[in-house]
Amino acid sequence: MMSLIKLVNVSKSVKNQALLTNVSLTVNAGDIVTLEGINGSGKTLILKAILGLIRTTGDVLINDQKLTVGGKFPIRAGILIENPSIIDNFTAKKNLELLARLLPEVTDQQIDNLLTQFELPINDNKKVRKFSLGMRQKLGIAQAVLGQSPLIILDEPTNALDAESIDKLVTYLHQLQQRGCTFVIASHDRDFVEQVASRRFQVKAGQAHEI
Ligand SMILES: Nc1ncnc2c1ncn2[C@@H]1O[C@H](COP(=O)(O)OP(=O)(O)OP(=O)(O)O)[C@@H](O)[C@H]1O
Repeated sequence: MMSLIKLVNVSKSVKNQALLTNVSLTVNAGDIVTLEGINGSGKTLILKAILGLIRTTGDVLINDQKLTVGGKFPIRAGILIENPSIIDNFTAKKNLELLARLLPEVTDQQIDNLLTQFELPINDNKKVRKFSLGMRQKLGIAQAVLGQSPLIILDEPTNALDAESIDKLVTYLHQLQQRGCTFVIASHDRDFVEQVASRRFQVKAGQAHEI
């Protein structure tokens, strides 16, 4: 079977320091793959390698196509990594509308549904700069899932979310999985990972092992 993502012996070092060492993993369509590990273990670097955002040795294959840094990413991907691309001076809705212009067939109704899903303001003029950390995080996740791309990459999605919001997120990600989205999620939130993952990898000192 063809895998959506295949990493073969992906390594990265900076100034003779090994940051990733022979990371090999596959992600199949419909998987919710999680990367667990302590701070600095290499989770974010693996996400960046998957997206072709950093130079590595070894191979990254997306739909069996070899990825090149600077080349076009072969499939559409929704991404939440580090600082989400949020414009502080706009409302949540305006931020999603802007992003929707880049995506095919996203309707106003879908944007409103997402705002409702993440309990973000729909009809008031509250700008993102007045948001709480959790609200900002939810908007970042909403941006990543907007348009239901075939691949969705989330780095620490539960950061700043309360327990109830995390439960709601788990249910929602499973719904998206049913609709055909595939996820790779880095998280050190074990409860969340145990609920959401279909396959789990432990990342330790730049190496990844399935658990
Ligand atoms: N450009 C770089 N140059 C040097 N070291 C880097 C670079 N990028 C990342 N690192 C180092 O690589 C290691 C892995 O970083 P990474 O961001 O992948 O960790 P992480 O597992 O996502 O951690 P966290 O849970 O804190 O987000 C860290 O020690 C980090 O300092």
